[in-house]
Amino acid sequence: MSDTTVLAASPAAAAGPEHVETPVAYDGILLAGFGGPEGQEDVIPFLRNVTRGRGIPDERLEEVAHHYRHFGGVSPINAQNRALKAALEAELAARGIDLPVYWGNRNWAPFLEQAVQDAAADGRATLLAIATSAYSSYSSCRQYREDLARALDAAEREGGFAPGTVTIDKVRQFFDHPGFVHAFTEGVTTAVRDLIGDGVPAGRIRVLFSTHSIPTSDAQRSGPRDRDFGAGGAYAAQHEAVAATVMAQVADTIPAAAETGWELVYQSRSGPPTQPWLEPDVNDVIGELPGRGIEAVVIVPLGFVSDHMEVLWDLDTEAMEAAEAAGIRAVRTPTPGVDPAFVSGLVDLVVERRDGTPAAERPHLTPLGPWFDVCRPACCENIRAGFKPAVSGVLP
Ligand SMILES: CC1=C(CCC(=O)O)c2cc3nc(cc4[nH]c(cc5[nH]c(cc1n2)c(C)c5CCC(=O)O)c(CCC(=O)O)c4C)C(CCC(=O)O)=C3C
Ligand SMILES: [Fe+2]
Repeated sequence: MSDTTVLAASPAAAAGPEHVETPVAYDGILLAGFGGPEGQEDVIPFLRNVTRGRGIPDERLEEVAHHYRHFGGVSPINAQNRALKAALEAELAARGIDLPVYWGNRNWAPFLEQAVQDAAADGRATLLAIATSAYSSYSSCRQYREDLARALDAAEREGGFAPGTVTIDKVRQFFDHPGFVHAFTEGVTTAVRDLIGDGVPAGRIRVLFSTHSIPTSDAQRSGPRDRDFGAGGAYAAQHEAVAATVMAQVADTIPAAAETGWELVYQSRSGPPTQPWLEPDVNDVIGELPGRGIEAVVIVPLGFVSDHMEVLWDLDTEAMEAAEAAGIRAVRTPTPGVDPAFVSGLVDLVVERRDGTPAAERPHLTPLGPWFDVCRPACCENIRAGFKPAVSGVLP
């Protein structure tokens, strides 16, 4: 399948360089998750899928398997996506919107391939995808679009659907949508209020907004190529902008929080030590906080949609241990999960895309938004992975 056929199959294929696409009568929603193992025997096959195409030996995969092994080989992520699917269905029904939700994952069962085939078999062929990933980068945007293209290709080959009969678009990156940001602001507000109530001065609290580290080469290529977002690309710029918004909202409710300092930190680094990834690491920063006079740290999982393994292990286990070793109090705030504001925000994103709502009317909390409906040429490209077909993009 060539890139041209995939893109031509999309209702958005005629897109110009505008932010907003023309209305499309979608007949189904495709919830695209990361996927996670559901038992010890799933762990290595799951990790082979995550690292597919990179030829990493099983012995090396076993080294990164330890946090899954620790939790019985089960990631909570699939249960969280089942709950999100049910919450979306309830919200759609409450609003009288007749769109079934199909759920599939990039890396583990139920797979996106099956979800696309199920939708097509039900006669739902004009699909709008929602990925459980809010920001721009190869791993958080383009890789979902590539895996959706692969699923579409499989549906055509295995399900016998003629090319072009099934199409997939994707809602815009929602990092600064109020529905996504809501749970973070609530969490930081509660944490800061409680700490101040316990006698910790606002100026001795530090808020660490944590997100997944990525190779700096991916970060520099995140977002559209023709705009300059600074050293960390659109990925870092989006996180910085959302974090600043959250802190401003917190200070609106708790004026003393204007004295509370914050910064963006990174977690879950992998890859060879020779390859530069975004820094600083959350645990390194926590270790330095006592020396800066900090008594309590608020850890905000800003890069994540639910309390999956990257949150349970890297933050609730490792970062909490780092805080204990540093002798400071630590609170980890909630992810959006099935927060009603998040769920209704996702439905709002579906409706605005279906209706072609003008950009000026689209909710967004940072000057970077509202993000593009359709990715620009070369958006979030990955020079390590090379070129792969992707849905919901425009050709150069
Ligand atoms: C930006 C980003 C997000 C956020 C966006 C989003 O949410 O999609 C994210 C989410 C997640 N990452 C996850 C798990 C893993 N990520 C890995 C590896 C990698 N992630 C990367 C980036 C990201 N990852 C990168 C650049 C790599 C290096 C390998 C490569 O170059 O591609 C590996 C391989 C082992 C290792 O290398 O550590 C695993 C097992 C899980 C599932 C958790 C669960 O099971 O509950 C989730 C939600
Ligand atoms: Fe990851």
